[in-house]
Formats: sequence, structure tokens, C-alpha cells
Amino acid sequence: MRQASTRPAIAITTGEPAGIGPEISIRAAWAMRAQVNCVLLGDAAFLALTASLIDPDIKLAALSVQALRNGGLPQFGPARICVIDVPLGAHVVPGVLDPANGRAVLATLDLAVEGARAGWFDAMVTAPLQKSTINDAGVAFSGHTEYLAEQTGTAQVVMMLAGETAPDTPDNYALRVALATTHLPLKDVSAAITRAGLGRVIDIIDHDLKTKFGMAAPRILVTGLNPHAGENGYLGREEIDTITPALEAARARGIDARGPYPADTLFQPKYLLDADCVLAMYHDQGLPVLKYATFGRGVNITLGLPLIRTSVDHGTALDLAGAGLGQADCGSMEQAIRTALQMVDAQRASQL
Ligand SMILES: NC(=O)C1=CN([C@@H]2O[C@H](COP(=O)(O)OP(=O)(O)OC[C@H]3O[C@@H](n4cnc5c(N)ncnc54)[C@H](O)[C@@H]3O)[C@@H](O)[C@H]2O)C=CC1
Ligand SMILES: NCC(=O)COP(=O)(O)O
Repeated sequence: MRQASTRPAIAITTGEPAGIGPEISIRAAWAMRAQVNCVLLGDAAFLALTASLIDPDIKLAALSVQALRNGGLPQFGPARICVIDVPLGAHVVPGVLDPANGRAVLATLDLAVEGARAGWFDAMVTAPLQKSTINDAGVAFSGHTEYLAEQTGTAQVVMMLAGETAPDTPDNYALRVALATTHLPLKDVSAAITRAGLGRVIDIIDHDLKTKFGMAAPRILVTGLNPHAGENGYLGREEIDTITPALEAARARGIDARGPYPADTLFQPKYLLDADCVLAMYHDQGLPVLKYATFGRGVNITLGLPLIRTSVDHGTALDLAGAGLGQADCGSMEQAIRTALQMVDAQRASQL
């Protein structure tokens, strides 16, 4: 276990206040306070109330943004978890969305990015927000992934989810699924997949698995887009015209990228045990498999950013939030924090 004085600092954006984000953020930060200095970003009064209802022994310490801007993050021991106040616009009713709070949720992301870039935080971990509510608040928004790319001026990022299969199964293994496209209507997916774009996605996966996950030579298996990977062009030509040339070019750059394979049969242990990552072409091609195999233990990671960002494998679970505290599983949030810590260590090691 790390010494209290060397605990990395992680910003946790607490997400949609009417969802389970605030509860799982507090629970996970408190449970892991010996290993990590978690700084919760959200409405301080609401978080204090939530913490007191979860466990009156939870101790929060207020930090001012101005103090951080002037002098960075002060040293904190593990007796408390820190909070930076980002005030909400409206009273929270658990389970009930209110667009009046949408901009405050976005402000927590902006602050986490500022702090990660300024060196206050070693990484950021995001609790789930409700994408539609940000849009209802008047801000075009399709996800953290795209928003963080924009806010950091990053042209291309990659969404990757990672999880362990059920611990009690004999062939327990780590599964990582990256996506060539993120939050896009299905009708726009084919046009969004280009040789150059796919090449950039593969380069980012290869680079980040090396530098942020400590892998020497990542093995990437790539799905096709169409049924049976296009059936030699009879069920679509994207595999022939776009995916295969992009993979040939990646291999010529020294990357172990293989495929395209039919997506419906690729997800079997005999293939996955010989790979570090599967690259799927779109959200609902790859993520249902990952979530079926690892829900509650999975982590969402944004590759390609100039900072470390992880998140949970689930959404706001308004049904659970509306039913009261104590319903939500915070396993994925804890795993998101653990993964961020591992990435911090791997990145430091790769820079030595
Ligand atoms: N990283 C993020 O910010 C993400 C945000 N979302 C947002 O969440 C909203 C709701 O998405 P849904 O598709 O309904 O998925 P959801 O993950 O919120 O809920 C799906 C089901 O899983 C259960 N569930 C989710 N998290 C759980 C937990 N920690 N413990 C126990 N059960 C849990 C829920 O009760 C529900 O039955 C979406 O509108 C989307 O905007 C979705 C995914 C990721
Ligand atoms: N299904 C994963 C997801 O929607 C996560 O999106 P993001 O908000 O992390 O970009």
C-alpha cells in the first residue's frame, strides 16, 4: 500500500446530481482514501448532505479553487476526502433530471481538466452524467469522450472499456474493447470510418497501451463492420476498401493489428486470450459484449488525451437514485480509481 504522503491526487467529477454519481463517488473515495487523495468536484452542500446520510463518520474537507490556482493542491492525509464546491443551479430531487443543473455538471469537467493540466491532479475520474440533460441545458454534448477531446484541443481520442471477466470462471481474463467511432447515430457510422481515421485510432491504442498500461507490444484484434466481415464483399465493402488497407498500413508501421474478423464470433476466449485489445467499429458492436462479461467491474478509459481519464462502465441509474441511497454498486467506480492509479504509475515508469 502507498504511504499517505505519496498518495496520488485524483479529481472525481460527481456527475448528474439526480443520479447515482454523487453516492458512488463519495463511497469509493472514502473506501480508497488510504491509497489515493480523491478530490470531489460538485455542489459542496449537496455532497455533504449525501455523505452524512451514507455514513456520518465520513469527513469532508473544503478546498477553494482560488487556493489551488495560487499554490496547487495542499497535502492532505487520509482522514478526510476533499471537496471543491461547484454550485448547482437548482435543488436536487434524486431520480428526477433538471436541465438547470446541466451547466454545473459541465463546470466540474472544466475544473478537472484545468487541474489535471495544471498538475493539481494526477488523473481525473468521472461519475456518469446524463447526456440529454446537458443538451437540454442548451449545450450540444454527445459524451465526456468528445467533450474532453474538444476541451484539450485533441483531434482524435479513442474510447476503450476494460474489465475482468467473472472472477470465479476458470478462464478469467482481462477484456479490453476500443471503439473506432463513439456516440454516433448508426446511419453515420460507415461514413465516419476512413483509412486515415482508423489508422489514427490504431496508433493511439498502440501508443497508450504501451505508455499508460506498460505493454511492450500490444496485440490488437479488429472487427469488421458488416455481418461476417463483409463476406468477401457480398455483404458490404468497408472491410475491403477501408479496414484491410488501414490494417496493412498499421502493420507496416510495426503495429500488431490483425483482422478484420467477424464481430459475432471474435469474442471467444480462444481469440481473446491471444490479444490485448479488440477494436470494434461502433458503440453497440463492442460494448454489449464487454458489459455482459464484466458489468460492475468495468472501466471506461479515454485514450489519446494529454491527461489520464477513467470512468465507470454504467450510466446514471436514475431508477436506483430515485429509490434512495444504498442501491447502487460502486465496484466500477472503485475500479475506475484503481485503473487511474495504475495508469499514473505506468505513465511515470514510461517517462523514466
Ligand atoms: N460515463 C457516463 O457519463 C455515462 C453516462 N450514461 C448516461 O446514463 C444515462 C442512463 O443510461 P442507461 O442506458 O439507462 O444505463 P444505466 O447504466 O444508467 O442503467 C442501466 C441499468 O443498469 C443498472 N445500473 C447502472 N449502474 C448501476 C450500479 N452502479 N449498480 C447497480 N446497478 C446499476 C440500472 O439500475 C439500470 O437497470 C444515459 O442517458 C446516458 O446519458 C451512460 C453511460 C455512461
Ligand atoms: N457507453 C459508454 C458511454 O456512453 C460513455 O460515454 P462518455 O461520457 O464517457 O463519453
